[in-house]
Amino acid sequence: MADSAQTQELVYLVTGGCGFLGEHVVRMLLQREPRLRELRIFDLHLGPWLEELKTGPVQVTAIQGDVTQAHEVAAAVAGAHVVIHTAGLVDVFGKTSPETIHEVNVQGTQNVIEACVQTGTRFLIYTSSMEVVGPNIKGQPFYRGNENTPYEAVHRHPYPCSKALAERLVLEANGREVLGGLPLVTCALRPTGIYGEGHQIMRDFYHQGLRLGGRLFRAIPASVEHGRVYVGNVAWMHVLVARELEHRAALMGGQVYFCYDNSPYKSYEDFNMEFLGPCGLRLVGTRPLMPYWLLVLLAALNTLLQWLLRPLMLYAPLLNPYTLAVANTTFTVSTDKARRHFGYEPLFSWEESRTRTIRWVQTVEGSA
Ligand SMILES: NC(=O)C1=CN([C@@H]2O[C@H](COP(=O)(O)OP(=O)(O)OC[C@H]3O[C@@H](n4cnc5c(N)ncnc54)[C@H](O)[C@@H]3O)[C@@H](O)[C@H]2O)C=CC1
Ligand SMILES: C[C@H](CCCC(C)(C)O)[C@H]1CC[C@H]2[C@@H]3[C@H](O)CC4=CC(=O)CC[C@]4(C)[C@H]3CC[C@]12C
Repeated sequence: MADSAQTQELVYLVTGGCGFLGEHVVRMLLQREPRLRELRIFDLHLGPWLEELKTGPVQVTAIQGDVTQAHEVAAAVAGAHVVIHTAGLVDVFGKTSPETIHEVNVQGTQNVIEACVQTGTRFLIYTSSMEVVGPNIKGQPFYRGNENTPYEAVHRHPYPCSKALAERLVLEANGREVLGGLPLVTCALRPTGIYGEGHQIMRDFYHQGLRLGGRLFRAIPASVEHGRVYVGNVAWMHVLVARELEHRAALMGGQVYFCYDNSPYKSYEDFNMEFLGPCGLRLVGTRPLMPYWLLVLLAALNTLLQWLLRPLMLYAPLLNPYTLAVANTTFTVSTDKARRHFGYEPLFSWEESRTRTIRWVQTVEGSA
């Protein structure tokens, strides 16, 4: 990468570049990586917004492709200096089969690694997830933990299983020889629950609240804290890692970093109200309105209904045993590893992240 850096001729590839996080990474790269010559955006579904990016000084190449197809991935990776692999199937609601989740998240990641090795790309950043650590199936809390905090990471659900396997593949690939004889340098970023402009679940909660006459009903105790991070800061961390990976390969190669910022520790529902409140919604109840056992029962019932209705329709509500367990288990991180290793500081303050997200929810309202 050294030659290219001197002539400001870097080629980046972002897989999943049209997703919620991917779009922010793409826009952040265009704003904050002056050495960029070409930005390739690889996604199963290309967004119309890509067109507006094509008029700028950086060559923006949109590639419609599937990470499960090794030849498509190799063609997109060839000649890239850095790959940011955010593409993935984020499904904790049972919309897709476990096999498909594995194929996209694990086999897709293996294809990206092999493409780097075969074509000589040296720097690979993988978007992992806090779910690789937990919450685990025992519902044990992870309170203000960091990358070294001991925790029994035991998963059964296809999504965290796939992210954990893929992350391991990426970390184990660090140091592999790529075409040309140099070593591959990899690292993995583990965001907690991401929020911000484009967040589908926030949109769902907002619409649910509107349907219920401007109210949402508390289901989870306010004392259960959930780690959240603003999408702009997650994107910024990806951009910084990509920039620093070459110069700090010995320190950063093969490492994992939680993605964090100054967003407050709150329950999932109270945190969402930071945005939905100013948009006119109210969270009813200082304590959960339903006993927990009833929620467990409803979640189990939803699983049964999903299975029974599968031949007729897709029934995939927000509440299922897995989402209930995640929402009901404290999982918060407190770490400075990213600051120590590559100088990360959040680009957006909590106030700015909040304002931007509220403004976005208001536009969702306008279009609803
Ligand atoms: N949303 C969240 O709270 C968190 C997300 N993550 C991770 O961040 C990454 C991005 O997630 P989001 O932006 O939230 O999801 P998203 O669903 O908005 O974006 C994923 C993108 O990957 C693309 N994609 C899916 N299958 C593909 C395939 N076979 N080939 C090519 N592209 C494909 C989709 O079209 C989509 O544009 C994922 O890897 C996810 O596991 C990690 C932690 C939290
Ligand atoms: C949908 C859940 C909230 C509904 C709970 C109910 C029905 C009782 O009101 C969400 C609670 C926590 C979310 C997950 C968490 O933020 C961590 C994640 C990380 C990822 O990598 C992917 C997404 C997710 C699993 C996220 C999904 C929605 C929740 C389970």
